[in-house]
Amino acid sequence: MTFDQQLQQKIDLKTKPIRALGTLEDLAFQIAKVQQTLTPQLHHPTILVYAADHGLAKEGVSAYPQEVTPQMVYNFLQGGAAINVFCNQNNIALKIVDAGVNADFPVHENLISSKAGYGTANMLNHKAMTEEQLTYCFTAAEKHIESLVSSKCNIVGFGEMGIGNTSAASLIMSSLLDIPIAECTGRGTGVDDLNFLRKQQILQQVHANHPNLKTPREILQTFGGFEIAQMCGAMLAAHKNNMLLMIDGFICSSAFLVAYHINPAILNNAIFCHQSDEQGHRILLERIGARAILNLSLRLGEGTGCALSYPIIQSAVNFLNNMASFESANVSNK
Ligand SMILES: Cc1cc2ncn([C@H]3O[C@H](COP(=O)(O)O)[C@@H](O)[C@H]3O)c2cc1C
Ligand SMILES: O=C(O)c1cccnc1
Repeated sequence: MTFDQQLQQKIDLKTKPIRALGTLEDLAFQIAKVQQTLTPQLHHPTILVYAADHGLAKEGVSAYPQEVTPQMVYNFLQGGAAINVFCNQNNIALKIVDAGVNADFPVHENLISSKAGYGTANMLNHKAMTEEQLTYCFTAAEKHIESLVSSKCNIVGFGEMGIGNTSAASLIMSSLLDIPIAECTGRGTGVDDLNFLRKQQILQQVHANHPNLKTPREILQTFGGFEIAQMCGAMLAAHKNNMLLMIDGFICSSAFLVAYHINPAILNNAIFCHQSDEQGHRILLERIGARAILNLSLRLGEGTGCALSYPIIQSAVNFLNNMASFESANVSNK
């Protein structure tokens, strides 16, 4: 029997009708296959929240001002954000990464300083970042993952904070998947009808001002925020270390999309935690053949979808390891 057959048999012989644990069975199969063991384990779950500012925010593409990015970083460090609450609830370690916020922060045990700049350039007229900044993002992100590996973490979630970053995510998605901007653009933090129209027009303009982008790297350099670039680099590094990746909402998925175009095998390690209400996320997931665990109409980011779905991921591992089989429990199979 192949490993996959043994694993499927182990799942099928648990005391339940075939497929009765639905998505949990898929998760158990995926996790055991990544770890190449019939008894997978989750160690030191950690969420990295990448924060950065966006030059395009000056164009009024968000319902909130750019200052909210550093203010939310302080909130994360003080333990007051949604992601803090859900991580505490589920015993998930949380680290905040300053990937390029337009402010300086004091040293803090939960803050990783990884600044690629004080916000990206305004991509209406410039590439968001230089090649050097993109390279820095990838190199720095590898170090974040190395540090998690040395603390024996084998499952990492990604979250983000950056006013204006739904715009960056929409542009990346539209370019990589060749889908019109309008289908990839949502209301983000909740822009009203008039500003939603303006947001779409600005994004069309940005798109038109950067023709002939060829590689995923070039697309990331042109539209990406520093937080999106560092998430992308960290995802690639986490995959290289055979970790499980928890992917959050729309923005996190746009970083994943770039990583996937660089190395499609990363899909094997990725768990899509929730389907965001942000327009475009459903289509993005569909296009890569992914199904999210939760659909709670969230549109927050920060990694909240990862923190909320972690107990379900744990349940998948626990049923595989701890549930009785028909034989061990003396239950008739058929
Ligand atoms: C208080 C607050 C907390 C947040 N936490 C995450 N986001 C989310 O909203 C932002 C993206 O939406 P847009 O592209 O419309 O700016 C990101 O920072 C994202 O993480 C927040 C936004 C706000 C206002
Ligand atoms: O899905 C997301 O990641 C998202 C949606 C809206 C605002 N911030 C994040």
